[in-house]
Amino acid sequence: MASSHIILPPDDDEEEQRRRGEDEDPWARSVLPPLAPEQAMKAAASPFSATCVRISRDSYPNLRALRNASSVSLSDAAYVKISEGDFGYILDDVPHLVDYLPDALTYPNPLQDHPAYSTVRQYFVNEDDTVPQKMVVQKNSRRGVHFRRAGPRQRVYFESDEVKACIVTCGGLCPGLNTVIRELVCGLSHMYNVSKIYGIQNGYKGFYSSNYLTLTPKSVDDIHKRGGTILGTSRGGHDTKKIVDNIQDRGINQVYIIGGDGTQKGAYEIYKEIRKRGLKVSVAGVPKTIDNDIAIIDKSFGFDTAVEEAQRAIDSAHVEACSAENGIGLVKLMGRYSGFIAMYATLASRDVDCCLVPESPFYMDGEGGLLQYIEKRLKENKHMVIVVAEGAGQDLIAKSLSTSEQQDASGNKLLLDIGLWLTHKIKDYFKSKKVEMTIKYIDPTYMIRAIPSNASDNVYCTLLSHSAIHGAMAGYSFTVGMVNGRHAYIPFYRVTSTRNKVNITDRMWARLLSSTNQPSFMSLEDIDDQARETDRIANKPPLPTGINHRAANSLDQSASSSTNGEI
Ligand SMILES: Nc1ncnc2c1ncn2[C@@H]1O[C@H](COP(=O)(O)OP(=O)(O)OP(=O)(O)O)[C@@H](O)[C@H]1O
Ligand SMILES: O=P(O)(O)OC[C@H]1O[C@](O)(CO)[C@@H](O)[C@@H]1O
Ligand SMILES: [Mg+2]
Repeated sequence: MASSHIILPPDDDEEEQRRRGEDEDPWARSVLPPLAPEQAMKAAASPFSATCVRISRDSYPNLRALRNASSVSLSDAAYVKISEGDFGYILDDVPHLVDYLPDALTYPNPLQDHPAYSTVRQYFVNEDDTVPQKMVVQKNSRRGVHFRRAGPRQRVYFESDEVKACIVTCGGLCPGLNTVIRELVCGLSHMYNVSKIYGIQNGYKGFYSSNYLTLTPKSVDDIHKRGGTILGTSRGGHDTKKIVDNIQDRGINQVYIIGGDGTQKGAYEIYKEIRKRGLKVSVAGVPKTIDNDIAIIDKSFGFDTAVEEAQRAIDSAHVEACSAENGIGLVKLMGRYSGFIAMYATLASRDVDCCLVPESPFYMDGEGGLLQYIEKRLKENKHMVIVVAEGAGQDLIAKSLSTSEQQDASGNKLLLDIGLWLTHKIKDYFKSKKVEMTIKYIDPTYMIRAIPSNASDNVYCTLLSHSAIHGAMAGYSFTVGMVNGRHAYIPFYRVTSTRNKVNITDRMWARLLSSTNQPSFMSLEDIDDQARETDRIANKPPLPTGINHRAANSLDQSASSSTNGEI
């Protein structure tokens, strides 16, 4: 299968576009800096070739759809590497060293002589293996978008003693950071005999402002039992030029970057600069976010641990609520733009009567509002538990407090305390009605993200780290992640161009509503609007006017607008 950096619409498509008076699509014409002719010949002969192909009229709508779905910007388009196969198969590939270093040498993978791994039949991944982005298909579905499967390759692009690897952690804390650091160090050392591994201190700024720490399997031996990150982390401080200057000066050739959406954007910038300078360096992103808001991947590491720990806070809130007359327990959980922790913690607990997330707007007063629901629930049950994600209801607080928006060092909006605000609002409401009640507000957010990862997250972190190492050794640059249960190498632009959000028009949110019995706070028109928006992002054809989401769903039982694995 040929792969392509250059995506050109077929001539007749252009003709047709012109006839129809449509603008030419500039994205389709974007090109990478051209290789010299003899380099292009070599690159074309490589299995990771960066050759120019013309794509068929059939697949062009697919590529356009891919672009629309993932909001690829024009500047990103130059780095997009897409190829097509039969029946609408598309490979959204990750960059490789030979894209710009066609003379790069390969070596046999040292794992073939490793006493543990050499016994495994078919240990190496077939170079053509890919992982589908969408699992649920119908008989006549196109095969759709795929990502390159992660795993060890038969040949690698680095000799063991040539590797100089570094690891950095950025953004907020998350359970499992230390496990990933440990497994990167131990994996590089034990699987690939790499001995030069460095830790960058306190996030991106540590590349140019701190000493690099030497990491060995011994020095990281028991760090997975501790929360936080032994390397330190920070927000802000990303200076691409200074970072790459230091990578270049110190001869680093594998960069492992652990962090959330902002961090992966930073990793992409670093990759682009490395490529511009023609350096033989692999960049491997390991996505980290307690909010589980990274696009494409099934789930981020530490998320299970966070949901489990949140149960302890919800249990305490329940005990407090049950032990008072008209008792309310209110728990705030993390989730800046995405309410996954709140949703899963609610679904797991079964004691929660109301869950508020940023994706589902709500209102306080009047018919169908939150206060009316609380009053009703207290009448029925004499107690209630509310879980609120920190990003929920920010518009309501901003309106009532009229504060100016503030940002952290990375440019993220600083949130106002929804838990505290709700506590006051609820108290005031019952006071005005002369109803006795007690509310206890629990904010366990930093306690949740500071703990070590649980057993299942530890295994997940280990596998992610190993996949990252195999990919970097094989010369790829990517974000690693699990897609439909399989590890894959995902292009940076795919994980940074959208954010994973709770889909309030899919079955998971419906399950939550039916378990809490809370109102949806939405009109049927709102629900249709949300569904249309979700379908637009998922690049599904718009519903015909006059057909609402519920009607369409009953026509098409298999319809799923979920971004990550609705069951
Ligand atoms: N668009 C960007 N380009 C380059 N670097 C960025 C970009 N956005 C953020 N960064 C850098 O990435 C690092 C982490 O970003 P941020 O603080 O937003 O955390 P995050 O990785 O998104 O993790 P979290 O899940 O905690 O939000 C910071 O050092 C920041 O400077
Ligand atoms: O207080 P900090 O360290 O900026 O982190 C808070 C943010 O970090 C996150 O946990 C994401 O990592 C968000 O949920 C939260 O808003
Ligand atoms: Mg972020």
